[in-house]
Amino acid sequence: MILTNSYTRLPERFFARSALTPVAAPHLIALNRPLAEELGLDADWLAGPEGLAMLSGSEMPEGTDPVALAYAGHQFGQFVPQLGDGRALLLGDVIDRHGVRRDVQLKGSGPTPFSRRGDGRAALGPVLREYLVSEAMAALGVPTTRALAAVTTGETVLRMTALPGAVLARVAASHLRVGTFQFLAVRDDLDGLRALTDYAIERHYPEAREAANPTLAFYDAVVNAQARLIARWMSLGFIHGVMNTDNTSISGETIDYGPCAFLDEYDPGKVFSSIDQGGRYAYANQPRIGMWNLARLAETLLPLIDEDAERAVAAAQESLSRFLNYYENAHLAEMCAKLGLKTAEDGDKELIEGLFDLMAKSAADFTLTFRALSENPDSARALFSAPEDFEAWKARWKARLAREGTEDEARRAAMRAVNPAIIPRNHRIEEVIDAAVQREDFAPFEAMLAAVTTPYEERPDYARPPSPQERVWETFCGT
Ligand SMILES: Nc1ncnc2c1ncn2[C@@H]1O[C@H](COP(=O)(O)OP(=O)(O)OP(=O)(O)O)[C@@H](O)[C@H]1O
Ligand SMILES: [Mg+2]
Repeated sequence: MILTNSYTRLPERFFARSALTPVAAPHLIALNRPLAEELGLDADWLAGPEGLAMLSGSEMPEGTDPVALAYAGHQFGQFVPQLGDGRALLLGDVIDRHGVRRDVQLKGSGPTPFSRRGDGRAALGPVLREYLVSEAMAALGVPTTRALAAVTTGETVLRMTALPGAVLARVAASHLRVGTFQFLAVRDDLDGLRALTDYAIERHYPEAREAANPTLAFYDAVVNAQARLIARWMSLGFIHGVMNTDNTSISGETIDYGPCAFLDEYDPGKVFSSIDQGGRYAYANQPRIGMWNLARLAETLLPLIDEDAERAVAAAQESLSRFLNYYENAHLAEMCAKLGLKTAEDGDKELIEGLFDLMAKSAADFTLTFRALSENPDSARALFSAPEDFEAWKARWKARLAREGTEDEARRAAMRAVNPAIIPRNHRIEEVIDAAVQREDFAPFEAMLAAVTTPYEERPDYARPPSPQERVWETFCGT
């Protein structure tokens, strides 16, 4: 099996070739056969010895030309001019069954020229977390990188303690990040930026080529894609946790499931990540941070937007100012659908905010609230600390529903199709990781994967929020 690598057509300063680091005893713990099929890859080959050698980063099939990509990035607001794939290796790309080019990358496959002080490795826990959450997101219809396979290495990686090592094979629409553009901009590499922009347009937004100003049209398309992505996260209670510009993808996919988590009880200020001390990436801050990241992308594109600096800034600002519009429209549409409304009308925003206010006051479980409203609104009452306030809100909602006049059963079915019963709850992820790390027991991982990839089906065991003893307060990058 040979993967092509379209990045190697770009100037050499975008990437670095890197020696492979064979691992001691690779063992396949998960293979996503439906995804392999979608990509036109031979799943049986992937599961065999040559496949395993490739998936563990030990040995590549003849003709493969893997590279580590260069990028920079703002991490928690601080600019770092050189990051890059320090523990990832882009094996190459394939054209999938829909004619779309997709990247296949290993994460945790050993040091590269961009490793700085890191060991280039990943621990099993974060690999399982990324596998579960990215596949759950895909099943929930959220643009996301995918998990193709996970392999244990038979080696330990040293974090706080010695942990089993693993490698994730990840698939993405591309691995271009806002930070990829920043890497070139900070080096005043205008030719590089032009080549990169052309590549990104070609790959993700070909319609921008026809625009009067293709760079501006490209920028606007990224703004739109990110706004819609973040609206989707917000509608599910997803907290990315590390929305640095190097974790902001140009294609509009969710990338880097480091310290991510889903809300249990609704709290707009919620932060899980142990490294997010200031709450920069708290749940409710995500749209604002998305816009901030896109402003950083605009800065890199200015010289390509217009030779005249002032005109370039004005055009980019106008485009960026549309973010809020894109976001609010997408968010309103998502929330209306969650409440069983087919169209949005004046007053819906207040109706939605009214519900969130009550949820915040009661620390109501995000996922259960919407699922209960989809099934039997009376059962939602128990989630609220002031049932009479909920009843008052419900009366407003019912009056609004009556105006639309959809038949009740049809509306409930539509709501059940957008309000998941199952999200990958943090306490369950921790259980899965514990079983795998402590006992080499992967059965809980497999069971949870099956549950989170059929998120609209009732499964009380996975739907249940954590008890006070089970609650997980913090997630760790745990690189
Ligand atoms: N163990 C490690 N060894 C070397 N470099 C690392 C390691 N962990 C993280 N890095 C590097 O630190 C930077 C920031 O890491 P971050 O956690 O955002 O990315 P990541 O999780 O490794 O990968 P991705 O964004 O591709 O999902 C990246 O340049 C990354 O390659
Ligand atoms: Mg990252």
